[in-house]
Amino acid sequence: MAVYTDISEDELSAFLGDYDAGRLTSYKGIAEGVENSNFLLHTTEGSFILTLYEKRVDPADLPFFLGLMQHLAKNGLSCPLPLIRRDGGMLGQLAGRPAAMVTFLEGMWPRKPTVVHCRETGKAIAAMHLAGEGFEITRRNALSVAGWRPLWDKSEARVHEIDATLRDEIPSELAFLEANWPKGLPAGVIHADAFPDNVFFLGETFSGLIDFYFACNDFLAYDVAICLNAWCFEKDGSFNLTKGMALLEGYQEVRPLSEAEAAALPILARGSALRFFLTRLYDWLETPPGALVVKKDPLEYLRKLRFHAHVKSAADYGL
Ligand SMILES: Nc1ncnc2c1ncn2[C@@H]1O[C@H](COP(=O)(O)OP(=O)(O)OP(=O)(O)O)[C@@H](O)[C@H]1O
Ligand SMILES: N[C@@H](CCO)C(=O)O
Repeated sequence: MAVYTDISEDELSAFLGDYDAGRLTSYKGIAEGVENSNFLLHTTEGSFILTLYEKRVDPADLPFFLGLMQHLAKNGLSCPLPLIRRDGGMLGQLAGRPAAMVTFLEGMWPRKPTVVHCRETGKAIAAMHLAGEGFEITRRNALSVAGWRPLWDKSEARVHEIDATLRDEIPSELAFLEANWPKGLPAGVIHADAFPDNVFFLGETFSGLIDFYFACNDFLAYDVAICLNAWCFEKDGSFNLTKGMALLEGYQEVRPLSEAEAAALPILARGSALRFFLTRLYDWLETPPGALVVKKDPLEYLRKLRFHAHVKSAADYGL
């Protein structure tokens, strides 16, 4: 579920009064998502998404996230556009939480990603990288290589609940990645969480990117590596080379990778697999039994990590 904070019709109507977005006709909570409370609103002017930012989002980051969506939309990327309030800002308060409204995006995320979805996602991520140029606010990636060891330290004592051999394997992965992490690759604003549930399509036609709440400044090729992990493995754990090829071709149609970026893909993909393993492991161990959120399987990312550790070059991903 992702409605942590309930709102009343009266509160919501008062909140809407701060916008030029019409009068409320109906609203409902959206069950999907785990980070924030989201509501779908219908007003006399159209449909909107209202997000109440919950405790995992640092309010200091909100100008970056909202400003980024505005910058990307202005530069032609299809993504939610934050609505401007009568006071000129994008952020308000509702039920004691920071809150913002964005435009509603038509489409659905693909439950069974196809080769075409992978190609379109490659193109969309490259388009986002280009559209992000010139965005003036920056946000460090707290979940890049320097952030992984502290995350591991929080879970290490209980990792045997999942697999006791990880006590040795993960520290040696961390040491390898810390010693070999690339330097000086082309950098910019990345999405950092472009999983299938954050990429909308109408059929197989890309309709928009959502959920920029992990976006940050980092190597552009790291975003490509995240997508290879999120889009190109099958349920049985095998890497689908045709999907990898399509995703990379789609990306390069819009923004060609440099030789250095291509050479770094295996280590970036390995690091990205460790990143999602570690956040999922933390959530797995910390989420109380009976909580309504669906926990994501850390072992899926452990298998991906092991796959990347044996990759020789980006040709193994279809480049
Ligand atoms: N602009 C939008 N247009 C249409 N639907 C949206 C929009 N923004 C969010 N949604 C819907 O709300 C759901 C949850 O949104 P989102 O993924 O941003 O939630 P979250 O809790 O912040 O994220 P996470 O995926 O990290 O748990 C989406 O799956 C989608 O159905
Ligand atoms: N996409 C992340 C969750 C954070 O949005 C994962 O699958 O682990």
